[in-house]
Amino acid sequence: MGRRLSQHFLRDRSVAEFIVGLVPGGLDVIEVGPGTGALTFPLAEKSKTVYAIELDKSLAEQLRARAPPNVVVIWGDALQVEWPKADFFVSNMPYSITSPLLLKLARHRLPAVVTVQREVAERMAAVPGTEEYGRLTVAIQCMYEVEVVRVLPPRVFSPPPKVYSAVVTLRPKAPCVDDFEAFERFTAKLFSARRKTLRRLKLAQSDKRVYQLTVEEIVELFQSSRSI
Ligand SMILES: C[S@@+](CC[C@H](N)C(=O)[O-])C[C@H]1O[C@@H](n2cnc3c(N)ncnc32)[C@H](O)[C@@H]1O
Repeated sequence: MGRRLSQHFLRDRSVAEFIVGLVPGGLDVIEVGPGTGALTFPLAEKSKTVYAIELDKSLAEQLRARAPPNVVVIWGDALQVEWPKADFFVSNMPYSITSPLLLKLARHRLPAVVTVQREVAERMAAVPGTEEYGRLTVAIQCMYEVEVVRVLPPRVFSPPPKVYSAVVTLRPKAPCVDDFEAFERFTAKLFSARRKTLRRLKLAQSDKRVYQLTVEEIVELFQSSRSI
């Protein structure tokens, strides 16, 4: 159960304060996976409303009983439930669902502060031509300016996860395409052949390989694939 739900609770108050300090005050905020409320309580103090989406029923009930009135606890799977209208997104993400959760976040294009495995943070911020650069990078960088602001050692969580984590800020920018979902399908297919050249894939007369393409070059390929 603990593994599937990725339950690692923040036990270092100064880290919670650091993360919540990155969230502007007075907003409606979605928090995914509030757990025992390490972020929820300080967030509630500075926010208009916190919509806390928690899958673990008993944690959701305990939080509902203890939280101040501006916290709305939603018991459910953050991938399945419709997100309430909000201005900002915060999550110490359940690591078992990081990628689909980040993709759902990108579709909403909410400004965000997320804690993810360090390796995922590296993929989000990656540059073309590296091992880390891939479908997730392109989806996130299509929508956001990405900044890895702090690396967290396992000991700040209880129980400690096996990996280091990182706090990442996501600032929305003009989307790189109009139809993000079609773009996502295109990049998923493209990166399934990440080491192939464009010539080999019959996409262009170029020996550049998929993982070497910038986001702008991928957008150009996407647009020309749609105009055929
Ligand atoms: C890494 S813990 C973070 C807990 C808390 N925010 C903290 O920092 O101490 C992840 C939380 O997400 C919850 N969770 C796991 N899968 C979820 C899902 N699909 N939807 C919503 N919450 C989920 C877990 O029950 C757990 O409370």
